This record gives sequence, structure tokens and C-alpha cells, in this order.
Amino acid sequence: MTVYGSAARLAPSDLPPPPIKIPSNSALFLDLDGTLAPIMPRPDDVGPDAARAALLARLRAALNDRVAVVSGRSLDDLSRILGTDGVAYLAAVHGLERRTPAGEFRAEPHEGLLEARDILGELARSDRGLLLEDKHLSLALHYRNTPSAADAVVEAAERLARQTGLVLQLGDMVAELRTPGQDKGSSVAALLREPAFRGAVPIFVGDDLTDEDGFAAAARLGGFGVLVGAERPTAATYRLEGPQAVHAWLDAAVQEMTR
Ligand SMILES: O=P(O)(O)OC[C@H]1O[C@H](O[C@H]2O[C@H](CO)[C@@H](O)[C@H](O)[C@H]2O)[C@H](O)[C@@H](O)[C@@H]1O
Repeated sequence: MTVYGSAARLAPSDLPPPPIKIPSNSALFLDLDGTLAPIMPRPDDVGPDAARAALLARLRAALNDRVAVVSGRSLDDLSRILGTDGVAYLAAVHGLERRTPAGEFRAEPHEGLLEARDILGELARSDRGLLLEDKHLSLALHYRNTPSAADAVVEAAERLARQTGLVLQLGDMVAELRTPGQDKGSSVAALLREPAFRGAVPIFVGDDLTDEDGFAAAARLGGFGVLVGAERPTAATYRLEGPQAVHAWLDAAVQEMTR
């Protein structure tokens, strides 16, 4: 069984904030929930935001389009939130979907999702606070609105991961079963092969356990990671407190690049 979400192998962090002056050939890989957008009670509560769109547009202009959003959400959901032309490079469902100006990549859904859909669906119907998000290539069972269900949700997801071969991805008040084969680290590596990104210094900014793959890939490929949120063992090099601090840092970095 593959479980993503154990950060125990990583060193404890006591990390400074990232520098405002970033390399002129940087490429930004930005997580959405908890990084560009504050965490909300339900996934659909996150929607378009004019200030975020303006900041992303300025970053794209300053970095010759080397800005990607790398998210656990689906491509369709990212389009709803960011707009269809908000960001040219998207990696979705933890890397199982990608969209670039050259086209789209979508992994084949794992057959185990059929059984998982039945069992997680039944569990979701047993507690009105649970929310099952079906992303076609993965199933995320959210328990933010019923935290006492956490153990039952995680146990069911662990059992299904063992039985089906799906990857268990633990996240922020969510247990997710996803098709194996990709993660946020492989998305960074794939996007860096795009013509616009070649030779760039990757900077990965994210808050969740799924973002650890992105931090590790950025470091391996010559850049660094920025952890968003509370201290924890991490592969990131720097840390910011939350989405507001992320926006302030990106705003200062873009000002520095364009002055
Ligand atoms: O990789 P991300 O862009 O950070 O996406 C991770 C997951 O984000 C969403 O769930 C989380 O945010 C919700 C809205 O703030 C919150 O209600 C939920 O509890 C969080 O787990 C999204 O729904 C998932 O599909 C993403 O995998």
C-alpha cells in the first residue's frame, strides 16, 4: 500500500521566510488551497478572486509565463476558480491531469475506483457532515465538517488502498484515494520540460502533505520549496505563515523583479 502523508522521514523545520529577490529565471509552482486561497469549510466555497487573478497576471508577465498552479483539485475545478485563461500551466489531481498551451494529459483512471466509489459513497451517506468529492481519477472524502469521523474515514481509506492498489493521500481534513503513477513532484519535472520552463529555477510553494513531493522535486532540480503554515518536518527550505503572507511575498517579489 502506498501512503502519502507521512512526513516523519524529513528533518524538523525552523525555517526563515523566502527572499524577496528571486532568480530572474525562476519558475513558480503554486499550490491553490491553503496557499493562494484560504481554507474554507467546503471545496465549492473557494471561487474566483480578483486580487489573486491580478497578482497571477503580474507574475506571469514578470516571469515570461513561467507560472504553474499545481493542485489536488481537478482541471475543471481549477478553471472554475482561476478562469480559463488565468494560468497557462496547470497540474491537477496531484499530477494526474495537466494542461499546457501544447495540450492536455490525463492519466487513465484506476479500476479500483469503482469499488472505492461504492464504499466511500456509502460512508458519506451515513454522516451528513462528510463530503465525497469525485475527481474521476481520485476520490476525496472530506471530514472538515465532522471531525469526529476522522478515524472511520482514514481506516476505510487505508483498507481500500490495501485492497485495490489505489494510493492513499492524506490531506487537510481529507483522505483521498487516487490513481497511482503521478504526484506533484513528477508534475514539476514534467512542466520543467516545457519549452517556456527549460533551464528555470523551480520554486514550489505549498501547505499540504501532497506538496512535499513538490518541495523535494524543486530542491532536486536546482530550486527550493516554501512551506505555508505551521512548522512541521518538511523538504522545504523556507516558510510563510499563510495565504496572506504568500500574497505579500509574491507581490514584493514581483515588484523587485520589475523595478
Ligand atoms: O493541492 P491543493 O490546491 O491545495 O488542493 C488540495 C485539496 O484542496 C481542496 O480541499 C481542501 O480545501 C477545501 C477548501 O478550502 C477544504 O474545504 C478542504 O477541507 C481541504 O482539504 C480540494 O477540495 C481537494 O480536492 C484538493 O485535493
